[in-house]
Amino acid sequence: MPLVTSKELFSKAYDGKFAIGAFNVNNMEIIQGIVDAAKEEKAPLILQVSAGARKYANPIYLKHLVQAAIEDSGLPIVLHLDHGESFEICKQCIDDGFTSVMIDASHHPFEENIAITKQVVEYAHDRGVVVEAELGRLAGIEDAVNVSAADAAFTDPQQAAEFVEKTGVDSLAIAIGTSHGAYKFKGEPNLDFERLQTIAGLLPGFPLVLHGASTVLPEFVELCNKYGGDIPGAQGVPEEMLRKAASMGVCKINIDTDLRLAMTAAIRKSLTENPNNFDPRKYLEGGRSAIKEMVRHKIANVLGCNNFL
Ligand SMILES: O=C(CO)COP(=O)(O)O
Ligand SMILES: O=C[C@H](O)COP(=O)(O)O
Ligand SMILES: [Zn+2]
Ligand SMILES: [Zn+2]
Repeated sequence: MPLVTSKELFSKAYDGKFAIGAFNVNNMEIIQGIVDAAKEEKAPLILQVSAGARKYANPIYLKHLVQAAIEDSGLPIVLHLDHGESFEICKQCIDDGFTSVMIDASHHPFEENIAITKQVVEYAHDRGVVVEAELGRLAGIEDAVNVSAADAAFTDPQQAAEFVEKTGVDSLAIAIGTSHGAYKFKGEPNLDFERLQTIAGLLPGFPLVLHGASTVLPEFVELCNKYGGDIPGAQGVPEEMLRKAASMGVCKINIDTDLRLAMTAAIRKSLTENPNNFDPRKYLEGGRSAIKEMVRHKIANVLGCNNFL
């Protein structure tokens, strides 16, 4: 099974009212935990690489780790660039064998976002690669961009329809109240489902993408805090809201923070409980297993892309 694009996956997800999980990858244990989970749940995967991940792990290592995951698992896997900030980085990834890229020009004015996205779409489509773009701004921290709550702006539905038509993009990330990181809501969690419904209504059959969609699972926050961590007040998107979004045209759900929390909680616990251990394999193994169980739960109970193959 080679790398695949998300075209067919999204069309099945759209019709079946479920979502494909897009998980951020940064090292071998994270990739293995996610892929082992998908293998057991018979689920397709989008493995996505941010600029930060490329800087941390070296792009060539990540690419070959994902190739190894495909060879080992036989799963349909999309290798996706997350939040590509320029045509140049998208081009680099396309030339390097990625099957999907995100151009995130959402911080530019509307017409400029269209022009940059269009340029990426033309280059990508000529090479059989699909493109995700973003319209509207999420609050929170993305790579080099820290968007304050005041600068965040929800996606305008009419603009979304115009954007898709003018760019020919394959999927679109929208802002309806989610944000990156572990602190998504101050009070009660709340997403603008009315806006989502309007956008989906104007773009029938078109796959939408939800960024900042981690649930910030309380069990992991509690474990982190119990074993020496200090992350009070963390809160994510409730699972019920993700299920609802998946039934309304959201075909790709992005998860990074939940991976980070699961791994950190397990490692903190292992190091605290085994003060004599200095073999990294012992605590990394715990981190990998925690990721695997968390991702299995997401796939089977939240995203609904299990038993897909
Ligand atoms: O959107 C994301 C990656 O692009 C990740 O979102 P979270 O921070 O909610 O996991
Ligand atoms: O969108 C943000 C992702 O969680 C990636 O985060 P990162 O830039 O720290 O790798
Ligand atoms: Zn963005
Ligand atoms: Zn994102």
